[in-house]
Amino acid sequence: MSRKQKIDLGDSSNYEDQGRAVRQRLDEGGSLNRWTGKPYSSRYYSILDARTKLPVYQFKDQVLKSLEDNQIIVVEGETGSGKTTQIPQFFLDAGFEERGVIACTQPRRVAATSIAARVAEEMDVNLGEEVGYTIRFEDVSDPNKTVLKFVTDGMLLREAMSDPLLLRYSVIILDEAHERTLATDVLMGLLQELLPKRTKGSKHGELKLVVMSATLDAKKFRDYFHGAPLLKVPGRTHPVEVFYTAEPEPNYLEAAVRTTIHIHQCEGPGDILVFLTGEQEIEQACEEIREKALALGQDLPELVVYPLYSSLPPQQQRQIFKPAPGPRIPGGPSGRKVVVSTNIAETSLTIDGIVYVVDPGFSKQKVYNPRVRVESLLVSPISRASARQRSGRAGRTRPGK
Ligand SMILES: Nc1ncnc2c1ncn2[C@@H]1O[C@H](COP(=O)(O)OP(=O)(O)OP(=O)(O)O)[C@@H](O)[C@H]1O
Repeated sequence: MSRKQKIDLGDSSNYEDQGRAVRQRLDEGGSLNRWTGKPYSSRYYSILDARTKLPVYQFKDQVLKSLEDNQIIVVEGETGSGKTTQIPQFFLDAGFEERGVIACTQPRRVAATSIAARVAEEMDVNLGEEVGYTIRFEDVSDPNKTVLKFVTDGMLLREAMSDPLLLRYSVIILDEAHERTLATDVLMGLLQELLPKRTKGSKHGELKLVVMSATLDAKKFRDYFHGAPLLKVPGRTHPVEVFYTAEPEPNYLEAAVRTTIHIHQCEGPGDILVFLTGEQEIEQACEEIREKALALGQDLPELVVYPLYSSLPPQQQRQIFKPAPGPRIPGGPSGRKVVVSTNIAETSLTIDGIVYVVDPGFSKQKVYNPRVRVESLLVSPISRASARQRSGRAGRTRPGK
């Protein structure tokens, strides 16, 4: 199959059948990867099976038809529905890359890099070739080869300053728009002005825009873009049970550490993600969890603890994706990984193996005090939408709590 050849998925609305049909056709064609021309790996097929079961897969035709008919669409997808990893690939299946690069923005660096790595794996290509990412100080893409690029919203904004018509691109996907980061909001304003200059039949070709958001805010974006069609993608893949403390905890840091240790002692296998508000708190919690786990002795499986906050260097941030340690003795229970993070792990991230999420319900938020005209970061209770996003970090690759 040539690199540019499209895979025709036919009209069937049953995408599990379609997944099978795609594989069958690929097998008939000698199982050659559309991008590399090499045979697909067995890993590719096992991921393809999981991908076709994601809720968003049933909306593939609808998303493509809608984008073909409109310049702008808004997609409202529940957490874990598969919108970030799958929708950009739908556009590749439909051949949009022939008109220009497809860019998908992410508010956070760690999300841009990890999603690019995942999508490269799903497409069975090397990261930095057909699929790449650009974050501040790090560009892992090839100007001659990359067809799908994950970028932080800030980097795309910078690019828009030197190339105001974003001529390299055929589709811009603004993901996690509900987070309302400054860069995404400014990009939305820029794109609203830019899109009339890049319509169908215009000198530079059409630029399409897809705004993707979690539930709640999607209607606002539709109104902002003058009634662009809104597509709703329901459902997450696996169930997540939610438990609450009987009473509010006077010290949430101490309670989060205690709960983590309790899970380690009493619950079945699976990694733990704990949300706290900032670097100092996170380092303190990591230290306390390590000490307490050590004091429990060698009878329990090994516990490794990783911090995650935005000022950590990217290399250290990526440690959270390392698998949990193996058993202490051959045949014994596997070790467990704990990630203690700020809200940078709240959206977009899939950390394979996370089964338990501990959420005290606080984050640092920018608050403007008009009396003294100063903006400061204050520890404040999170919104219900954030709590939903946090619980959605479990239940992504298996049921969660
Ligand atoms: N690195 C990964 N390892 C294993 N599975 C993954 C990985 N990345 C994604 N997945 C699978 O794909 C599913 C969809 O991920 P995706 O990031 O596309 O969801 P989403 O709809 O954008 O959710 P959110 O808005 O919460 O980020 C996950 O729930 C998980 O099952």
